[in-house]
Amino acid sequence: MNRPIVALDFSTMEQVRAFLKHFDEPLFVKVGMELYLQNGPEVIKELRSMGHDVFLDLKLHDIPNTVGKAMEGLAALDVQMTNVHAQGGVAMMKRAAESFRNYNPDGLLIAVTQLTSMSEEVVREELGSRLSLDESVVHFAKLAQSAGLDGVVCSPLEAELIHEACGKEFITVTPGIRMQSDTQDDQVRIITPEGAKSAGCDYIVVGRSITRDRDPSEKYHRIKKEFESGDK
Ligand SMILES: O=C(O)c1cc(=O)[nH]c(=O)n1[C@@H]1O[C@H](COP(=O)(O)O)[C@@H](O)[C@H]1O
Repeated sequence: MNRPIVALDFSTMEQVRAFLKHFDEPLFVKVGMELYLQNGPEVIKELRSMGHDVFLDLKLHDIPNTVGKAMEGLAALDVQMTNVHAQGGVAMMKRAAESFRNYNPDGLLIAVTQLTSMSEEVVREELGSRLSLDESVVHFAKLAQSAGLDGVVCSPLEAELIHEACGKEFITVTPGIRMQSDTQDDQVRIITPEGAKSAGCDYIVVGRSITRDRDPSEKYHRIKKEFESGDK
């Protein structure tokens, strides 16, 4: 059973260190733009030296050559997982995969499909998609698979559809996790940890539900237990 991935959405390493003091076991943590862009690669080195596994979430999205070169630098950082935007297209994802695997053959490279903060209405009307949200998520998952990626980031609500379309080995990494008592914040497509497990999600990503709790370790273990108890 994969541990929940804890999103370290903080702006300083002091905040990260203070948060991690609540835990006495190595975690699988996610470093996103907020922390990485303000503190740089030292963040990854420090977290790795503390024994934590790292998902580096920078959602690269640019022309293939630029993403390929940028990925060479990221892959050398010894992270367990990183990502690109599937909307960058197959050529971009292939270049990213080539660079990533050269430096980090054991790591997981995944692609964001449609952000979990997006609704059907936004995807159709603002982004001008002729596909429904579900169809577009599956479409991007298939593109990512054809480019040789290991899986996708999606909402737990789409995990089953993706596994049907791409097979069980193709991993689903799912943010948008909330316990019944949590606030929804800016997430639109959400589900509980138990629901995520029942939907076949391989990894759940949890941020504010843990980081804003008065007892982050207790909340983390409650979420982990609930995820493990889902009926799949
Ligand atoms: O790539 C991601 O991790 C990601 C993709 C997505 O579609 N939705 C999404 O929420 N995320 C990230 O997952 C985390 C969710 O945080 P919380 O909403 O606080 O649990 C944030 O760090 C987001 O950047």
